[in-house]
Amino acid sequence: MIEVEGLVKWHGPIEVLRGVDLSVQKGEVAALIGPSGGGKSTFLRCLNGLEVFQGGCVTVGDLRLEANPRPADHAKAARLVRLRMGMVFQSFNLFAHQTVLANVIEAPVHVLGLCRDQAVERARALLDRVGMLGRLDAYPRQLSGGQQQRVAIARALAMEPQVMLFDEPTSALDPRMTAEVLSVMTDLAREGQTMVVVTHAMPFARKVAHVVHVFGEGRVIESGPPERIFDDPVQEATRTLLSEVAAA
Ligand SMILES: Nc1ncnc2c1ncn2[C@@H]1O[C@H](COP(=O)(O)OP(=O)(O)OP(=O)(O)O)[C@@H](O)[C@H]1O
Repeated sequence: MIEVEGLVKWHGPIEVLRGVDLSVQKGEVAALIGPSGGGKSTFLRCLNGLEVFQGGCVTVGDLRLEANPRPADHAKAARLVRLRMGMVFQSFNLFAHQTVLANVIEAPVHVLGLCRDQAVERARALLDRVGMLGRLDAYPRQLSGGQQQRVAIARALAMEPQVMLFDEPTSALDPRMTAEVLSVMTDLAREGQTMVVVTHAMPFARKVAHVVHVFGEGRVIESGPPERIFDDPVQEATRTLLSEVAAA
């Protein structure tokens, strides 16, 4: 479903991604782990065209993002890719001046052209699924971080994406709210949603991911099923990462 070949990304003078190859199959949950600054978030942003890159390519089904695109070509390709990918950020990014319901129906109405009634029906079903049906008229500032993140997940799902990207969705949350959000994500994974998750939540990666990719210094240094990565890592850098996480 997603094929990334030789992805190279520079931020000014820093080569943040140094030739990343990675593929994600339909229905797969891929966890991206690694030390801070290893390039995981940048990688995710290249996948859905939020960042342009200088080498390699990203293929999503029959769509392709190329290196060094002309701005107009990139805008067109990224718009199409983003229709297939929902993204959930660490900082929720809800529209502050809109209610929960308005947040979730915004894109289906204005981007997909759904009529309001259809969009509301879809939004209610999704908000029910994430346990937020009782807060349709609340504004983001009236919600906890965990509640906001669950609304953000419903908002992304409302576009019926083929792939969901999560960029450290629980790192701004306390343990109770983290558990609420991870439970929603676990249900999604069990329902067969294709997901790429940047996370520091190792128990979640171990329990839910099908494949774990370990990032380090702009490369994927090791990939494999969670049991292998967590119990028998091949790379010294992976062992160091896991022992640092365990000690934290
Ligand atoms: N917009 C930007 N401009 C300049 N440098 C950037 C930008 N975004 C990221 N970087 C740099 O790119 C490198 C990789 O950052 P990135 O956020 O992708 O890493 P990460 O693995 O997701 O880290 P973390 O786990 O801390 O979020 C870092 O050195 C960071 O400072």
